[in-house]
Amino acid sequence: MTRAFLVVMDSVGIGGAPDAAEFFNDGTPDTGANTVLHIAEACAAGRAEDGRTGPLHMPHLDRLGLGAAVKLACGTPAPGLDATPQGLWGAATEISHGKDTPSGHWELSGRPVPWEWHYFPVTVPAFPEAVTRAVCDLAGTDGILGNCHGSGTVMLDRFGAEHLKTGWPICYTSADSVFQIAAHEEVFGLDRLLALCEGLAPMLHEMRVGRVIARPFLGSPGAFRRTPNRRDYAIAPPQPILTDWAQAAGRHVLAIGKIGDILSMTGIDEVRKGDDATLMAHLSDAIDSQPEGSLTFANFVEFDSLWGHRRDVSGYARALEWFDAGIGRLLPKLRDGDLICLTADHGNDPTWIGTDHTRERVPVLMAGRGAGTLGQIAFADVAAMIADHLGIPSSGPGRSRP
Ligand SMILES: O=P(O)(O)O[C@H]1O[C@H](CO)[C@@H](O)[C@H]1O
Ligand SMILES: [Mn+2]
Ligand SMILES: [Mn+2]
Repeated sequence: MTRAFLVVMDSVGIGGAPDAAEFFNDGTPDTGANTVLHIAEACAAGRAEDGRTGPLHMPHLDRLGLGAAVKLACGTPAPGLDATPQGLWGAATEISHGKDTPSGHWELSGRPVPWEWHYFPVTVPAFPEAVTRAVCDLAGTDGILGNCHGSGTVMLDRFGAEHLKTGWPICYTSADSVFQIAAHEEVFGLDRLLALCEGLAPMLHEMRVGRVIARPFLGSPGAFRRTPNRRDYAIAPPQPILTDWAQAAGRHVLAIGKIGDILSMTGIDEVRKGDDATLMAHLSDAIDSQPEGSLTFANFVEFDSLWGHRRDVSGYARALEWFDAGIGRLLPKLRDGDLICLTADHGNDPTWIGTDHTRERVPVLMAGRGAGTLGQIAFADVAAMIADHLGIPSSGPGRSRP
């Protein structure tokens, strides 16, 4: 028997997406966006010196093939990432018409998104009257705040104080198919916010809006901070996907981080959550204790939520270096027959204009399946390869290789 660990580094893209011109940040196409390359270039040029220093240091992922994958994806070598790969490595291209987390994860799980997402217009108000009314009815308020596109932390700066006065929920969206509601955990109430989002989700899913996201926060004006109690209410993915295949074959499926939310708990037996440091401990424990034949599917979100959307290059570089060191400690613990696959769901280039995700290819780095290159592959091939490794039947467009 064998085990598989599929680890998504949220937003760690490597550029080169052939359809990047069809995706935008503040009206500018994503052509040329490249999360890892641009961070590595900034580090090498001394432009990412906050809390860290020098060239981007990711020896473990680079040895698996990260630098080689960047070069394959976009044609440009990333400074500091020049190791000769010892893992099985490639660059994956997404076909779903979305550069968000569900699109990426579903396609990595074997199913490209089979429908067009609904996006809200870049207008004020951004939301149709019926949606605003539904929020007011569910929340018991006379109105909502925001009703526009925005970045979460900026939304708190703009509307947090008014929220404390009026009690009205702060509603906003982004370039993704999302409806986000920020509310103060103590003043508005966490349970009330979660009930509001859960109650609203069916209406928005009906409209093909991918997710309703609860964004609770604490603190007072000038010092608001978001809490880890974020909750995503996502449309159920097209099925069956990798987790269904594993469950149907009687395998234990462990979700680490927000995978359970992203997949609407499809095919998942057990969930472990926390901040990324806690998730690294969960992943370590999973390597120590998950049963033979099991699938562990993890998402590390802080690259994206703390640094990518905030366009913080030093912060993103620190997160990459922290993650690399953590994975470096886990790799020696893998047993014979274990496969670990490190990949990503989209890009979020912190050097780019705007605050939204960027359309990019992603790295696929594997240990436990020999050495060599996978070349250019599809997102869905990741699921097919994991299924192949676990020895379980798969379906959908993905193809196992080599
Ligand atoms: O700016 P914040 O609130 O972090 O929101 C971001 O998080 C959403 C979901 O990941 C994205 O669509 C983007 O809008
Ligand atoms: Mn994501
Ligand atoms: Mn994001």
